[in-house]
Amino acid sequence: MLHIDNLTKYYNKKQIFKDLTFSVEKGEIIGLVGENGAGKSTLLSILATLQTPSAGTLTLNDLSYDSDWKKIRKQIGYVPQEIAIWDEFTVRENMLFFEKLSWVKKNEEELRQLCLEMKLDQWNEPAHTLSGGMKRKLNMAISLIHDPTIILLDEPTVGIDLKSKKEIGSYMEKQAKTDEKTIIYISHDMDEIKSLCTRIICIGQDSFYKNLLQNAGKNVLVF
Ligand SMILES: Nc1ncnc2c1ncn2[C@@H]1O[C@H](COP(=O)(O)OP(=O)(O)OP(=O)(O)O)[C@@H](O)[C@H]1O
Repeated sequence: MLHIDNLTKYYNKKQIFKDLTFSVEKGEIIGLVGENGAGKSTLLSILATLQTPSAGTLTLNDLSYDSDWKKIRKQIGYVPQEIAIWDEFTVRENMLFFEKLSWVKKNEEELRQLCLEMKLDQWNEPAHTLSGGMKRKLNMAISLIHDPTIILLDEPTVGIDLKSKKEIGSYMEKQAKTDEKTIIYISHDMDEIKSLCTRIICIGQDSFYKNLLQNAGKNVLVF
């Protein structure tokens, strides 16, 4: 489904990563781990078509990132670390606003169900009154309005309580298992990574994460 071949990224002359080669199949949950500054967010934003690599090729469902990026973008749901919602709008108004920008149309009930599946039920509450965890859920729900086939999440569960973490985790599992979505997500929470991921990609020089996860019997690709 997603093929990454010899992907290399430099910022100016600084090499961030080199020759990443791996493939990801439908329905997989891939964890992206590594020390701070290893290049995880950079990789995710390249996969989201928001940055270009310095070398290497990428294809999604046989579409090339070089020539078909507009079509590829329609298949991608990207949730950056920063929460991007309208604070003064209610959850409902946020969902209706972003639905207007979406190429897949959904009615109000479908949008509400999307939030409820994530256990976000404050439909008529202004976003600024939501907890950090609920804001993250809203951020995620917005990025899924257009029914992406691949979901890229940059630390979706950072700084939120265990209950919300579990709810987001269950939602991700459902998306992968039932709806055959592919999920690639960054986390520093190794318990969560161990329990959710089918495979793990570890980037950076530090072997701490690699050893920890391999000792736990996980399938780890190291770059
Ligand atoms: N736009 C940019 N221009 C120059 N250097 C950048 C840019 N964005 C990121 N970097 C550098 O690239 C390296 C990788 O950054 P990145 O944010 O991808 O790492 P990360 O693994 O996601 O880190 P963290 O775990 O801290 O979020 C860092 O050294 C960072 O300073």
